[in-house]
Amino acid sequence: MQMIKQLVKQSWPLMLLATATGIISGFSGASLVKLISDGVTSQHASVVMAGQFFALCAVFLGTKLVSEFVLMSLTQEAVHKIRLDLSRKLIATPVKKLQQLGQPQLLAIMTNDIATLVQALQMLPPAFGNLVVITGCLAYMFWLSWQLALITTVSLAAGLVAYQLAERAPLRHMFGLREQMDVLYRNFRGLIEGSRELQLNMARGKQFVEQVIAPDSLAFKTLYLQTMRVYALISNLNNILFYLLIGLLVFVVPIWFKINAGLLTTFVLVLLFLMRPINDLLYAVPVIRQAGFSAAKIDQLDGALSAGSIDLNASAFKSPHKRSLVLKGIAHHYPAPTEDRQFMLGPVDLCMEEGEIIFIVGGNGSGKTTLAMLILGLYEPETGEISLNGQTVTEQNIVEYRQNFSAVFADFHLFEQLLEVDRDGMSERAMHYIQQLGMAHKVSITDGKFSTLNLSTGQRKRLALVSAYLEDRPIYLFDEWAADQDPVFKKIFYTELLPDLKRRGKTVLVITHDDAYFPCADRVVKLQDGHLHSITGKPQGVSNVGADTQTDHPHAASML
Ligand SMILES: Nc1ncnc2c1ncn2[C@@H]1O[C@H](COP(=O)(O)OP(=O)(O)OP(=O)(O)O)[C@@H](O)[C@H]1O
Repeated sequence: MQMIKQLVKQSWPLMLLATATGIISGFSGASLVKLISDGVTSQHASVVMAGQFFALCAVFLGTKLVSEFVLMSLTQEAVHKIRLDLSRKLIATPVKKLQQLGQPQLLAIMTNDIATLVQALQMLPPAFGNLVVITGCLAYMFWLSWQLALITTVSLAAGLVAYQLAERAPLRHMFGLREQMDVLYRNFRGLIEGSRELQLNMARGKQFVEQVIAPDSLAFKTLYLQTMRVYALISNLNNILFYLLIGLLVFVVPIWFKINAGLLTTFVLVLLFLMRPINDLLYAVPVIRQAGFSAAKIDQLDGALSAGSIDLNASAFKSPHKRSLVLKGIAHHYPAPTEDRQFMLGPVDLCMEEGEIIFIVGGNGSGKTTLAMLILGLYEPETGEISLNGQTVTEQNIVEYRQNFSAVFADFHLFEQLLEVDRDGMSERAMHYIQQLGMAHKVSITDGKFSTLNLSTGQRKRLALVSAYLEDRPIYLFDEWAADQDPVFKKIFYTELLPDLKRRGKTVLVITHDDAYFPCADRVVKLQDGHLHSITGKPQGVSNVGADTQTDHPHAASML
């Protein structure tokens, strides 16, 4: 895996330390076996031997621990780096691309695959230690008797080749297992997100569990058993191979050669000692294989995501003149091969100025949100261009361009943490806005976080508005913000918040269906089937707007 290779390259002194201590521990393990067999076979075990034995135990323990600790921190560092790297890349990847990759797949990789990789990486240090012990023991065996050691090595090698051949079939299933995991994640997402609907209609819930989840889960189980049964079988056959090898050495080989009984005992002792490290290694193989597929998925995602830096050129798009945001002939379509007619937005021409409030209106599916995504720079137009303060938006400056906006989407996400809480009394300002939006009895700011997010949708949307306000960006976009608000806050939003933003020179785009408040806009832009059909200027009589709603809110006159 690319990132792990890179880490090994960067941390080679530590790798060297881990390898050296691993090798020492392996040889001290093998020497322990030698000492034990010497002690067992010699008539007079000496005090020196006892001293050597305890000293070797200490060296074995110490070096094994150092080797495993170092490898453990290296592998965990690798995982930590992968997590951060993927997270950084995720926020730098175009939203469209993320939508194509799909939320369940992204979640499966960020959680399941990384966890599988962690599990395998945790096995690597002991696996490496075992490998060294096995090598040390084999070297000791060659030192004792090259003939017996050769028989042992050839038998072990034959076992290894047989293992690899037998492993081919389950290895093929392993790939299917990983793919099936994506299907399960998609189902679980439906189950969790649709839990209310499923509970209301138990027939549908039963159908979802029995006819969607059950067959997919069963397919996973069948494939898993097919795969792991073969692994269990070949691991146990390899175990038996060990006993067969011992039987060969004890009962068959002495028929051909004359072997010293002490030598044979030592060999058998070493072989019995080797059983555990070899078994552990075999047990680690399927986990490491699974991790191979997970690593491939992580690599695949890593390749699909954009390399991105979070450092921005703060001066980009700054201009001493009045702000202007211009859309010139921008168009966008969604590839939807299954639909009768593809939706096409545009070409759209629109010019927005500093201190201007523009309402974007239109029926469901007319393209309002799509247009908003284009304006925000979250979708890239297929044709036409966008310019801000006379500077054209390009692939190179689109990240800086986005930093001019603050948005509350219709399906907004409310972050618990506030940004830069300690800057310029941010916390106090946040509390001020919370109070003004009638939320002070419910929420406070603790340790730079909202004290609770367990609120109604409308209340959480008010907090999302507080976050947007604190960002203090030049251009604001609200997608159906007022839709979940009661009449009092609806009125405050249109008649006080928006004018306040306007006064502060912000450009404000509001996607809305509230025709009673259309007069609050400087311009109303109407979208119909992806086309801008009518643009109206500010109607007269703005001051009477929202007269249908009585405001008794105590702060209504002193908003923000
Ligand atoms: N991710 C997508 N993939 C394919 N088609 C999409 C996608 N998102 C939206 N569409 C299509 O684009 C059209 C415009 O959608 P959009 O969300 O922009 O409409 P809208 O005016 O915001 O609607 P609403 O008022 O219901 O929110 C719709 O016909 C929809 O089918």
